Amino acid sequence: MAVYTDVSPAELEAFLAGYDMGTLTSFHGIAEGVENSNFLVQTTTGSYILTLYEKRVRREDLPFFIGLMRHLAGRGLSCPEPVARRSGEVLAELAGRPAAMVTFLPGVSVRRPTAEHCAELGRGLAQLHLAGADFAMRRTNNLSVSGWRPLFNAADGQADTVAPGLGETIATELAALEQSWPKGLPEGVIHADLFPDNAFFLDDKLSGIIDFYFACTDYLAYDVAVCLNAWCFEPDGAYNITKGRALLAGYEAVRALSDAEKAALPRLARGAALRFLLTRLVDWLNVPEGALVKPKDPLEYLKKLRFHRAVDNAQDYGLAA
Ligand SMILES: Nc1ncnc2c1ncn2[C@@H]1O[C@H](COP(=O)(O)OP(=O)(O)OP(=O)(O)O)[C@@H](O)[C@H]1O
Ligand SMILES: N[C@@H](CCO)C(=O)O
Repeated sequence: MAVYTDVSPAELEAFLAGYDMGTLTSFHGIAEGVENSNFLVQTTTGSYILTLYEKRVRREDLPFFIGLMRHLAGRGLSCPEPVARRSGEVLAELAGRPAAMVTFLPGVSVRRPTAEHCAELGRGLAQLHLAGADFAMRRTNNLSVSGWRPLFNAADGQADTVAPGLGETIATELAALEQSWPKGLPEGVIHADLFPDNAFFLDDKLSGIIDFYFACTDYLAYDVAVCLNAWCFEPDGAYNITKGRALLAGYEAVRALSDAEKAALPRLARGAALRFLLTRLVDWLNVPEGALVKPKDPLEYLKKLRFHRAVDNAQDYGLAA
């Protein structure tokens, strides 16, 4: 349940008086999501999402996230658009938290994506990359290769309590990727967490992309690798090459991958699998007492990592030769 901070109707009405968005008709907390507190707010002018930024989002990163959503929406990408207050500011404070209002996007996320959804997603991801090309701000990806060892250290030798031998597997993989992480690939704005719960569809067409709070500047092909991991595996752990082919063809219909990006894809996919394995492992080992949020399974990403270790050619993901 992602409402960590309560907001009273009176507080919200006073907050909304700073905007040109009519008067409050209803609001309620949104259960999905784990990072921030989100509310669906309805006013006489329409529907909006109010986000209160909780502690995992660093305050100094907020101008990047807000600026990026505004930039991408301005380039025609369907993503939440921050709404400015009468003062011109987008960030404000509510209930002791930094807060912003963004536009509501219609659509639903899909739990079991089909190849058609994967093709749509691939196109949308490439459009995001092109729309972000002239965004002036930068944000280092603190969850890329140099951030993985600190995460592993934070698991503090407890990996084997989750699965026997897991600590050794991660140590070996981490050392290998630190040695061989690709260099010099095309970079730009990446979403970095474009999982099925962050993409909306209407009539099986991609209608919106949300949750830009891991977005950063990194290799564009790394974002493709994150999506192959998140969209193209079946619940039993098998890679679905039909979905992979659809996602990659969708992406390349909008932005062609360079030879260097294609060659790097297996290694980027290993890195992406390790990144989610590590963050999930740390969360798994640190579930707060009484928490209502169910941690995500780290071992799902161990299986994916094993799959990628056996791949040495991007064609094995379904990339057109
Ligand atoms: N602009 C939007 N339009 C419509 N619904 C939205 C919008 N933004 C967020 N939501 C709803 O709120 C939920 C949580 O949003 P979001 O994923 O951004 O939260 P989070 O706490 O940052 O989550 P996560 O755990 O995925 O990092 C979404 O699943 C969606 O239902
Ligand atoms: N998408 C992440 C959760 C944080 O956004 C995961 O599945 O591990």
